[in-house]
Amino acid sequence: MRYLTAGESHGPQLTTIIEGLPAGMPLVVEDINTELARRQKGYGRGRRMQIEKDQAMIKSGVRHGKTLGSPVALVVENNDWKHWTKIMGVEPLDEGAEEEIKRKVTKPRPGHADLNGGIKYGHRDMRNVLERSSARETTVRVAAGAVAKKLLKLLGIEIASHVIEIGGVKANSINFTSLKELQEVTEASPVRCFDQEAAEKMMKAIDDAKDNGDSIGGVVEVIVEGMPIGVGSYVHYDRKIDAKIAAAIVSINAFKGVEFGIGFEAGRKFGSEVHDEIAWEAEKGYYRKTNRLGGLEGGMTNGMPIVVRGVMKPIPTLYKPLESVDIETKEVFAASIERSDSCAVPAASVVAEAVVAWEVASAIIDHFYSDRFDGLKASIEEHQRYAKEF
Ligand SMILES: Cc1cc2nc3c(=O)[nH]c(=O)nc-3n(C[C@H](O)[C@H](O)[C@H](O)COP(=O)(O)O)c2cc1C
Ligand SMILES: C=C(O[C@@H]1CC(C(=O)O)=C[C@@H](OP(=O)(O)O)[C@H]1O)C(=O)O
Repeated sequence: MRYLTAGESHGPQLTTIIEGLPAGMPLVVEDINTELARRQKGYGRGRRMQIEKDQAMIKSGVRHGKTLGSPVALVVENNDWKHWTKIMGVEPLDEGAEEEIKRKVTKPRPGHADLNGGIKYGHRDMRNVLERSSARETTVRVAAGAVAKKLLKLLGIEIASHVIEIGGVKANSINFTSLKELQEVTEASPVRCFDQEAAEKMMKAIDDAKDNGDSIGGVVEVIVEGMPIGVGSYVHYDRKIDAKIAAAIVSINAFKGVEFGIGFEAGRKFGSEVHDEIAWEAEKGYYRKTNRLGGLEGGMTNGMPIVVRGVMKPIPTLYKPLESVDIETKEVFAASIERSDSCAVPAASVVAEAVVAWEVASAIIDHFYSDRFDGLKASIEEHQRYAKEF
């Protein structure tokens, strides 16, 4: 499967085209809108989220509630567009109008894409960079992820995400008994954290950062349960599923690192404390007694839950000014801004869930017969039977 996205943050709409879905898979627009609404929630976001009410439109590839096997095009319109039609219009500007539109961006923000993107494409109005580097684009990545999530759900594979750290405040009691419980508790938490005590402290940390004109980041965790064994590859680097998931996490705006299972802790322990012992039972088939490696060995799934974490740096746009250089005057200035999020870690955990769902669903489509949805389901069930007896 593959997908592309298009759209500027303050342009008319965001678009994604998804290709490679099996035909005959049930899909309705509510499957996507539920996920879009989850991404919009979350403590610490700026005023833009009050303007937008993200709703997808399915423009192709679905008929009477089922996929056709042809590309699925999804569109999400930007409500904010109506305030930006002059600044973001596609028609050439009338003479003198450039002066009139006084929103030219010549002051690059440290930590954002402005300066590097400006130099790369020759954009001396760095609005041309920020419009596309904005995490507004994650709206349609979540839309594509929602389609992947629907596919996984229909195949008995569940995925959930939660926030485990914000601004140095760590969640302690993350002993959930099932993914369902984790989902229910985190959906009700404004910071998408399972540990209610930590959640209060996280909100306070966000408030404090905001009051100081600053921003904070954090760590999110995604868990996938029910994966068949052997999805991915040990044969070639570009089919390794851990590598694909890692790339997907780090492709999210402001994500700077990724770890699986016990993660970087593995480098501080003995092999006997890291590797998961193998066991077999007639009912379960093969399983691991522990899951310190997060469900992945040799670039493939091992049937245990996939556990992946990503770290998000603090938001770059700050009310508290950091020094930068105006590209027109070359003078040093202290950046000032109109609006920004002070923390987007809760929203980003929904994005992380979406991109992981996409990678896992893609790997399944690559691995099994996938022209028809019923054929895909049967092929996975047959594989599960085979792996149990192996
Ligand atoms: C959900 C979400 C919301 C974000 N909101 C903002 C924001 O309001 N202001 C900002 O400067 N950066 C925001 N970012 C981060 C920037 O998009 C990101 O730092 C920028 O694209 C530069 O890319 P890099 O940090 O990956 O190097 C957000 C990121 C995510 C995932
Ligand atoms: C629009 C979204 O996030 C935006 C991501 C973003 C950035 O620089 O990444 C900057 C802000 O945009 P604006 O300047 O329009 O307020 C955020 O609101 C969204 O998540 O849907």
